[in-house]
Amino acid sequence: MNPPDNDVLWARGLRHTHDRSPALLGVSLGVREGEILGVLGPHGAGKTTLLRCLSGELLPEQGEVWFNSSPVHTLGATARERLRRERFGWIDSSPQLLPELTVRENAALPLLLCGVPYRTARADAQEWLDRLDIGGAARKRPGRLLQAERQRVAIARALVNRPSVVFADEPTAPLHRADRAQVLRILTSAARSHGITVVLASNEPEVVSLADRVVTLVDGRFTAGMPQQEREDADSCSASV
Ligand SMILES: Nc1ncnc2c1ncn2[C@@H]1O[C@H](COP(=O)(O)OP(=O)(O)OP(=O)(O)O)[C@@H](O)[C@H]1O
Repeated sequence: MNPPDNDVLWARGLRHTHDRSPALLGVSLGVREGEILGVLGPHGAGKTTLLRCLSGELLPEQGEVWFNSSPVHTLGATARERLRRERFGWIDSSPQLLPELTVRENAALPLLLCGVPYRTARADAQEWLDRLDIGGAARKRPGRLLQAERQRVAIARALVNRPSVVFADEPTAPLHRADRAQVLRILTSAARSHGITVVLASNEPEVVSLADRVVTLVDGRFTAGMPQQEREDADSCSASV
């Protein structure tokens, strides 16, 4: 079966174990272009493993991942790394910013790694920082910012090269309730206005409530919220392995 044309990401029959502990047990899904997909599930459900497989960071033991109708699971490590650098953005629960660089240099990093000239990268990074309301801190070092401000810089960095897909893994986990709502609004509205697809994983229903669609992962399998066709595909994949 080939991926549908309108799915930017498509996965079928993903299975993976970490140190003999099963993390994914036959997961299939499609993500439409520009969609914000919430992946909800308790701790240990396999959310991070799923996002790592979808982004090409981790090769699943079984199953297929396709991006824009091209296979990711058959690419070598270098090609997958390039795909992640050029087409994907990643936001973690704790913003991993480089302390020696300024906020603006941190936000510009994905562009610099893709060979964009320094001045252009700096200007683009400043634009995103301004959009995310953190432009005034551009010359500061990350250590001088609050956690919620650092997370906004991480969002700017994830969006600066206009990726096709942003993977956000518990992006609000370390934040206070008020900061959470604000960071989520910023992320989703920036993605929507630029047509960027987001896969947003969390164990909290309120975090994924801004998504267009929510799938629920429990013990490495999807449960409620999964379209019938995908559930049938997952079942047939699970049954066949
Ligand atoms: N690098 C690893 N080594 C060993 N086991 C791992 C590793 N990564 C994940 N696991 C295990 O795989 C299962 C799924 O983990 P995963 O991190 O994907 O779930 P999660 O839903 O993201 O959980 P959380 O919400 O706690 O981050 C868990 O049982 C976890 O302990």
